[in-house]
Amino acid sequence: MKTPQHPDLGASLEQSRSGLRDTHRRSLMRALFLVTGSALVIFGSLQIFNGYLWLAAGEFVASGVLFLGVARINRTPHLQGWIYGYLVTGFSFFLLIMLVPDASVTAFVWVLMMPVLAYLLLGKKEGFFLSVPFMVAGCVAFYFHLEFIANARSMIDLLNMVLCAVLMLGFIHLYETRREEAERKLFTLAQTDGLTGLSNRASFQSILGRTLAESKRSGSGFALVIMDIDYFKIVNDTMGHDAGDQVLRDISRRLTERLRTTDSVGRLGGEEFGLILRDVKPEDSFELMDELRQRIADSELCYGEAVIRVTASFGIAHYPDHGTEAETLFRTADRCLFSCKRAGRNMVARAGVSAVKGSRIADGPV
Ligand SMILES: Nc1nc2c(ncn2[C@@H]2O[C@H](COP(=O)(O)OP(=O)(O)OP(=O)(O)O)[C@@H](O)[C@H]2O)c(=O)[nH]1
Repeated sequence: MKTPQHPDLGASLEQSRSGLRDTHRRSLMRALFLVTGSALVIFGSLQIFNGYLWLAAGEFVASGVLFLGVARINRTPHLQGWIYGYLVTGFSFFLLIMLVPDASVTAFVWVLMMPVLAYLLLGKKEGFFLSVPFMVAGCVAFYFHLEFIANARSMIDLLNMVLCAVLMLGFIHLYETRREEAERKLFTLAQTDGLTGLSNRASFQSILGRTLAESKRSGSGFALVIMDIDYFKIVNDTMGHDAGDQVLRDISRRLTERLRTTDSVGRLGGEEFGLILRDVKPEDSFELMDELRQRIADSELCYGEAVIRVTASFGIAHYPDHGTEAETLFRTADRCLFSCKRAGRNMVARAGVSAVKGSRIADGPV
């Protein structure tokens, strides 16, 4: 069975794998630029009093760049570049202040902040590979700061530092792993119809939006089909809701079985389904849907002792022949479907062509 892809889900998961979403990463970067830029002005001024003029100059220059970042980060197309630039420079700077001969012991707390920032801004994989080397370097710098391990006290200090760093990395790694899993589940739930496993209406509409944009760029056509099971209410009323649900699942399976992996299927609601057939000629889509109609009409679903048979009607609209916007295509396909229902059901109708039921021809919409 070929299951049509859900590009929406894929795009969202890509985002969820790189830490926070783009909008949140931009907000976080802006806040970080503001806080670190302001802090560097204060630190730079204090370094002048300490006599480290070169360090003060570096801090003032860095704060200038950070304030520039505040103004640009919301619009830049190079967000990842800014993030790497900020983290690599920031982490290198932390290392530098740890290596200053009479560095304050508080400078080393930044080692613990490294995985938090890297994981939030880059996600699990890139965050791990960026933060670990800097954390190791920070711990080594701390070892030298303690002037090697001269006594039990410095051994305790070093162990405290290493243990905290390892635990911090472990916790944030675990947290990010769980967050990614939870977000993946949430996306699947938000985009999938729970009964059939197909894309739900909202997800189908966004797939249609993307298909339209792609087709406008490439000049290729596609077909939008709306399919509705005939007299479905009777199945529910005579066999029960559970039997109705089974019919819906069975029809969904038949739809996805017959279509190509590049095509998309969604449940639009109730007993109505939407199909997007990519790179297909109008006459081919008509034939394909008529074959599908026949398959459904010929199939039998065993429900306990009973055998359920249903038929379905199909309305087809083509891009660009019958519309270049989603709304127009939906409306046209819907009108075709309605003409099938009016003409007796178990039919396929394409805009401008008659509805067909086996050998019987009924009037289709224009
Ligand atoms: N079992 C089940 N039934 C559903 C579900 N969603 C909607 N329905 C039922 O689908 C039926 C749709 O009935 P109608 O809109 O009258 O359509 P129909 O009986 O198929 O008639 P036509 O479309 O005109 O051929 C209603 O009985 C709904 O309760 C569902 O998820 N499961």
